[in-house]
Amino acid sequence: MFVLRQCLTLGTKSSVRNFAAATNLVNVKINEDTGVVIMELNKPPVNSLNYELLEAMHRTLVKLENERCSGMILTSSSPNTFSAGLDLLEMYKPTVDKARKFWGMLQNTWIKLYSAPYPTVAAINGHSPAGGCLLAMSCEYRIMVPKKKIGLNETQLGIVAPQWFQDCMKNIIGSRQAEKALIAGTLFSSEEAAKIGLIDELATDKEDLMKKAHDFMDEQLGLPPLARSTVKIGFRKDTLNRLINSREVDTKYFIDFIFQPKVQESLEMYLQALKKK
Ligand SMILES: CCCC/C=C/CC(=O)SCCNC(=O)CCNC(=O)[C@H](O)C(C)(C)COP(=O)(O)OP(=O)(O)OC[C@H]1O[C@@H](n2cnc3c(N)ncnc32)[C@H](O)[C@@H]1OP(=O)(O)O
Repeated sequence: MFVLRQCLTLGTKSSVRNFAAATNLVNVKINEDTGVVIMELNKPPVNSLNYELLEAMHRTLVKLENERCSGMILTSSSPNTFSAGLDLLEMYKPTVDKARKFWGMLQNTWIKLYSAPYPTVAAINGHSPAGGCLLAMSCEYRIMVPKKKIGLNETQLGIVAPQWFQDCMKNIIGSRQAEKALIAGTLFSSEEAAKIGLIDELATDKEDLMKKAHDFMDEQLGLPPLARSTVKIGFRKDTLNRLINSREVDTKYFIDFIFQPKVQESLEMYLQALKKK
């Protein structure tokens, strides 16, 4: 039974409620017995990652780390989509300041999630393209419901997945598979993703998804936490440091890239196509 934990925060029971109400963009529930948190993205209809959602996630991740949460399951409240990736409206005709702020918050959120010392599982309850796939890949373990799509499809939109997105994929499915998938901008079905190891397990439905996520978490909680997190960070540090040491360059690349007229045209066409669906 999940309840809001009084000692997290997250602070007292009422401050947990305030925290949730202040943003409403992520629901945070904690199991008082195990300290495992379920973080549910809650920005209907498709959890597109705008500045506000990223900021809410980042704030939550900082608190979870400070309060020594024992594990985190990342999922979404949407019936069909885990996350539609970056909010295209953040990249379409922004001001430079807005684009810079947005990208900085994406970097912050990814760094916190990728380096979380506690075990992390993505319970992928729906489609997970582009930035949605990045979130899933940043967790340690991925379980997905059937017949949905996941992948880094940026190329198909006329944009390029940043190096750190690419690194995450390479770390999971290997260089050759990642190169092919990234060049083509492949969106894999859940079943294909399981075959190539982009996801670790297929679930039959949402209930089975959460059961499997808890099973993985239970296994992890049986391991000595310091040894566990030291090995995790050892594996991830090169990928993390590559971004941490070049954040400004990465931001400049993003801004220079999206302000190109051709890129703005592609984004406009893509947004129109999504609206016409
Ligand atoms: C150097 C540059 C690096 C840039 C890196 C970028 C990484 C990214 O993450 S780019 C974003 C890529 N995302 C996508 O390609 C996904 C686009 N969305 C979809 O394919 C579908 O929406 C879906 C499969 C996720 C869900 O399909 P469903 O049929 O359930 O919903 P829709 O009717 O398509 O959408 C509902 C609603 O939401 C709007 N929307 C969808 N995705 C986005 C998005 N990423 N950003 C902003 N808005 C989005 C869509 O237009 C609909 O809006 P309306 O209800 O107003 O029509």
